[in-house]
Amino acid sequence: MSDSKSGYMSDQLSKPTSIFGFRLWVVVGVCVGAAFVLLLFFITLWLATKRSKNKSSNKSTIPIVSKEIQEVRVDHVRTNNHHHFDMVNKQSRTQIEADPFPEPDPVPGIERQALLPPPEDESPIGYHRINIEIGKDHMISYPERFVRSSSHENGEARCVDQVAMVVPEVSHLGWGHWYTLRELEASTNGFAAENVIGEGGYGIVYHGILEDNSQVAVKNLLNNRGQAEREFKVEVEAIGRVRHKNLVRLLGYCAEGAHRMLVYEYVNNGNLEQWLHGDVGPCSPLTWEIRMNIILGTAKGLTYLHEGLEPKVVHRDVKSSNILLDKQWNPKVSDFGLAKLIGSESSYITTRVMGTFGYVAPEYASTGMLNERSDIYSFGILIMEIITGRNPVDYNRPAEEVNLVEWLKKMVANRNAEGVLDPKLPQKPTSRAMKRALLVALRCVDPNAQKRPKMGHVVHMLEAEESPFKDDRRTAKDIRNATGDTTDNGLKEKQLTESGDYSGNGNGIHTDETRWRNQEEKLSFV
Ligand SMILES: Nc1ncnc2c1ncn2[C@@H]1O[C@H](COP(=O)(O)OP(=O)(O)OP(=O)(O)O)[C@@H](O)[C@H]1O
Repeated sequence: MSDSKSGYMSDQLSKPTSIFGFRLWVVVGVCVGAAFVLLLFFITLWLATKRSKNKSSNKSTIPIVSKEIQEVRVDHVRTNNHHHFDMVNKQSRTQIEADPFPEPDPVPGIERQALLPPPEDESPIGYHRINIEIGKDHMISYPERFVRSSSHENGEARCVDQVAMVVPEVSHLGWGHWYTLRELEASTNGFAAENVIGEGGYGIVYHGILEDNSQVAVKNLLNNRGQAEREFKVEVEAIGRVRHKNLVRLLGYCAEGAHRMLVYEYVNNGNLEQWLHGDVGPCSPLTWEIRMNIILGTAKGLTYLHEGLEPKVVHRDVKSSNILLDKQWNPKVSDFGLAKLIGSESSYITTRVMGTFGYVAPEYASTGMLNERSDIYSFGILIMEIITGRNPVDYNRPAEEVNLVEWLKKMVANRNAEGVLDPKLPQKPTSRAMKRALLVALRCVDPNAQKRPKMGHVVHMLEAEESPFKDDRRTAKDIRNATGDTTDNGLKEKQLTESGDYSGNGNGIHTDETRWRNQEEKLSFV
């Protein structure tokens, strides 16, 4: 019976059909195969749409930063209540390694959520501790608080960790505010294009208004093959604790995931480069007095970096676009991204010369030898730029005028010092004032780095009124006031010598007096 049934089936399947005379089993086989392929196709299509939907819902308004910047370590700490949370929180400020519940180091770059196994005890509040190495000897740490919400589905308890809020904390460095990404995003309208105030080699700068209505400048560091991370570390270390009225103050920072941002006080009147070389019409608003005030303020800021801190800070990129101005034309030196911390009396040899074309000291460019005297050279170029309104290197000028230093030296040698003045100056200065400024500039760009005056001495020379020597025997307090130092810096302040020379070495004000007097006399013949 079954034999006859199967014989009947195979007869039927072997019958030719009307489709090209194919047998029925061939047609059925092809149909089943086609249905299977179609099914596979639809499944792939569905998966692809689901993925792209996920991607677009995750899209943030923050500019993409490469994941090359990674957290160094994330510890998972469990705590039972707010009180405990605060306690551990305080503890971590002073004693980072005292982690009561240490976890093995995770693989860097793994998503934070994935680093957190479901806890055995169901405490409602916990935090992730994130440690980031800053420089050689420092580590900053901050806790990120999260709330666990439990959902019960099909009788099974599932634990979902949600980062509910990020609690800013004073860092291990003991200064500054740890801003959350959300906070900075809100302050800059989601990092809107309209909020962009500048763009440098290391990132975009946004104007932001914080919740308390204070204005800030937020520099979102791009990750340029590790350069952004280096800049972040250097900048945080170098100026984190520095307070000076002529230095742009770093208020805090944000380091969340791969994002690195620096938050500065906002300086509201653009940068010096814009005012010197921008379109200001035939008459510049920068009078001679304003220009001298900018030079003096900048010199005071640099003096503080070179001579008031230990280790000293060499800026490495002194130039007009790094001098920010407020509405009263007070200068503030910014952009310490290239700064180098150097122990006193020492130099640093670098294989990568950094800085800006036209401002870099010859010995630094040719040998990589870096100390504060390279900043002094750049400062001399800056004075020349301010007096003349010319760029340090300008290929739009005749060949003999392309290089500002060479041209200016030639003009002075040809007794045409007045010819170097910016034609946009509303009023010419007195001959004596002009010569003094020129002399300081020329001394700062001395090809022999050892002959350049120290920054504190430059301040002294610029401040001297009728006689540059009438007030040489100033006290340490006077110098401190003169440089506008409002103290409260974290780096150790140096002891000042009685003469007011920060350096305390033989190259002080008194030994230089005669040289300065002679030079000024020489210049008076020009
Ligand atoms: N604190 C601030 N307040 C107001 N404007 C700022 C502030 N910091 C920077 N800016 C503006 O953003 C611009 C870019 O600054 P940034 O320091 O990133 O680059 P830069 O110095 O111009 O270039 P680079 O870093 O490549 O040498 C500045 O020239 C300035 O106009």
